[in-house]
Amino acid sequence: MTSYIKIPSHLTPSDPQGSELLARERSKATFDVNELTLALYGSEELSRFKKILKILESDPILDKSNIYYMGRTELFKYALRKDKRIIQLAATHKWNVDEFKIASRLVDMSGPYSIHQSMFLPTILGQGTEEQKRKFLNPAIRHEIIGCYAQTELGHGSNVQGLETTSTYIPETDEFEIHTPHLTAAKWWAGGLGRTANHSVVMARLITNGQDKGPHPFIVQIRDLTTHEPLPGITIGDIGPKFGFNTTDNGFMLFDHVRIPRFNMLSKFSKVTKGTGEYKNPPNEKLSYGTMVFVRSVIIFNAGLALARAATISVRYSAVRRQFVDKENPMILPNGQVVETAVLDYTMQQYRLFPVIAQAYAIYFTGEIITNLYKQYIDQSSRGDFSLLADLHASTSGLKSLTSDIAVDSIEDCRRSCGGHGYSNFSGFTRFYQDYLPNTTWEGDNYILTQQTARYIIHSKQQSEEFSLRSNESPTIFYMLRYLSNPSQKCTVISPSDFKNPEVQLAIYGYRAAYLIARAVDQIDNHKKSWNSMLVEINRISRAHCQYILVHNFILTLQPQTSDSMNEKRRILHNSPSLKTVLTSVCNLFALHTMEKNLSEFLESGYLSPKQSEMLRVQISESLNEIRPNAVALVDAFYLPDYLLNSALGRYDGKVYETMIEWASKEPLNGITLDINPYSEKLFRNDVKAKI
Ligand SMILES: CC/C=C\C/C=C\C/C=C\C/C=C\C/C=C\C/C=C\C=C\C(=O)SCCNC(=O)CCNC(=O)[C@H](O)C(C)(C)COP(=O)(O)OP(=O)(O)OC[C@H]1O[C@@H](n2cnc3c(N)ncnc32)[C@H](O)[C@@H]1OP(=O)(O)O
Ligand SMILES: Cc1cc2nc3c(=O)[nH]c(=O)nc-3n(C[C@H](O)[C@H](O)[C@H](O)COP(=O)(O)OP(=O)(O)OC[C@H]3O[C@@H](n4cnc5c(N)ncnc54)[C@H](O)[C@@H]3O)c2cc1C
Repeated sequence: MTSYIKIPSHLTPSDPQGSELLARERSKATFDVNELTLALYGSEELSRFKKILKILESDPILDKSNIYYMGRTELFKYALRKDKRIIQLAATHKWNVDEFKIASRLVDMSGPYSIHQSMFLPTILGQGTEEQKRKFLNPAIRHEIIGCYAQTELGHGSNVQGLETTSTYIPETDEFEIHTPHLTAAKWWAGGLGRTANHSVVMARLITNGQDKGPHPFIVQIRDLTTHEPLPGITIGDIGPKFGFNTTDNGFMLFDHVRIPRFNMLSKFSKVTKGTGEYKNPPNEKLSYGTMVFVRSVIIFNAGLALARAATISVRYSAVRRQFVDKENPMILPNGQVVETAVLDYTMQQYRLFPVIAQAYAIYFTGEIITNLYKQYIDQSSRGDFSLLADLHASTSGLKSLTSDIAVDSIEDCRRSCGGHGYSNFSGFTRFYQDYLPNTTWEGDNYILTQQTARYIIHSKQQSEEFSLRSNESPTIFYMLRYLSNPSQKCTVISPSDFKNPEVQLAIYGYRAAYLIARAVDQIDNHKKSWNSMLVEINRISRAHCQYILVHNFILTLQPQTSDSMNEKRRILHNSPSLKTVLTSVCNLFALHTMEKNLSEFLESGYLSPKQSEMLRVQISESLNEIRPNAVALVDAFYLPDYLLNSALGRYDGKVYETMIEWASKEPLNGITLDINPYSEKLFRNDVKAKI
């Protein structure tokens, strides 16, 4: 890339250099970073990751050095080019789905084909018959057709039952007629629809024999495969600039009585019979919402990765960044020189950043567990057993909401922890934050989703006689029985270190959740409170329940398991006392810091006393001290390469200042000759200064 300013090459940052500071941090670690990386990824995934990274880093089309200077149209073209390139590389190197996902994650830019891969393919896979898969899935996998997922409309997104687009069965021709009856029925937001897709999953109300059967998925070809023009009766466009996610062409679409064959209704679960139009009910009414359950489970896992990324940038930068000399405890170099203190040594910075490391690990482990639960559900449902669906829907809804909220808040906290440089695009936070942000809205607004979780739990409590039976089918709510059966118990903590006991932590979280649930049920059942009047409480219930799950899963991950049930990753962890020790500190910090952030609810439940809450704060400070020597190593273990981070602040080698000035010298604004005479008619001369 072109530099427009020549930077004097003899200047280096004042000592100590960033690389030296990070090396000192790394030498303090009490555990083997490579071992922890292996325990997170497993050897097979790690070696695939390294192999793919090497290919991407050296590919000129996937070079990221210019992207901070691009505007929307240029960025979109770049995104299309890189999407095409990944597909070509996948073919050349014969990548499977997992390898393709690794490459997409590393290239890290939503693009015109993103929703094809994340929603169009999974919808056909999950909702199509074998015949439909042959017709649509195979060409879609080969990218001969490109699809999008058009569910949301201008007037409705959350209320799926309120969608207005219709798909009416016409027995005479054995077709469906897709139609937009009102402006509010215009499809809106679908990623890839604006300029790219030639097919779409369209969620439309199925009308047959005059009866409205509610929203169902249909495959509709929307553009000509040769001219790429919208097909007759279909109006399509890009919805315009957005807060972020501008590398994807989110679109709108209107249908004017568009006919499609009956075959195009995705019919794995419900069908319309040829000629008679008879409707065959699905085994569970919500199976057509299956793609949302899948994507929510992915969002949970991705929240852990987003937190790991934010923590990596801010922790590394805070180890390099120095401000003021801490007079009581100065930073002294091996040569005896007193230097300014690394901002990572300020306890306030630790209190802001170390919990983010802990959140990343906590959510990563729950992400893995939810991914496995989803696989288990898919396995059971292929044999006609849908018993896990209600629990899976409840837990993915609440966890998607909680984890993406945590990630959004923490990314911004991490950005601010980088001071002024955090505001520069070179921090690596700007597009990352903007593109992450819609995770709190898409696939279900985070506040609305908590109602799904709370409703499931409240129903379970209301049916408490059969609750113990149902809890067998509901692996995520069995804990409540224990606390509901003994509501007057008190927390046993008598000294700060008692808070490190996992049993104590689970009891505190369990009582608080059970208390909130019991109180809400009392309000609804005995005081006839309306659902709407209870929405704030309902949100609290879902969060309390999901925080319990996160703590529970982290503790479970660290507990010894029978070797049969242990996979390679867990075996590495359990065979290494140093890994277990450091992750136990991380787990404690997650449990205790989350408790402190929600202290009023724990106190209100009566289970925790004000005296104990003081001890809690003492123990949190102790946990921060435990983590301090390992902070950089804990983020290094996430193994997020510079190629992904694209951050001057979070570089592995600590060369923050050298990179900041080098990247600034490439700002094209520095290459424009300006006429700053206010009386001159000429504003800019387009000639560019001599290139260096
Ligand atoms: C082959 C693969 C190759 C590569 C893969 C590559 C990448 C990986 C994949 C993913 C990447 C990850 C992230 C990014 C990807 C995509 C994001 C980008 C774009 C975003 C797209 C979108 O946003 S699409 C639109 C999404 N829209 C929504 O989420 C709408 C939200 N609203 C709803 O879901 C529902 O309407 C509601 C849940 C809010 C309310 O439901 P409703 O039916 O209207 O009414 P209720 O009366 O409340 O519910 C009735 C009962 O049904 C139960 N229920 C509801 N929903 C479900 C469900 N989904 N599953 C099961 N059960 C459900 C509900 O609990 C009620 O049950 P009762 O027992 O109480 O009756
Ligand atoms: C970047 C991006 C990409 C997207 N991609 C796609 C895509 O590819 N395909 C697609 O189909 N959709 C897509 N969407 C749409 C997305 O799924 C919806 O915007 C989302 O589900 C929220 O629905 P809504 O916009 O109708 O919000 P609304 O429901 O209108 O929410 C507005 C406010 O009302 C509140 N609210 C609404 N109902 C209730 C209630 N019952 N109780 C309490 N509060 C309530 C909400 O909490 C929120 O604060 C995308 C959205 C974005 C931002």
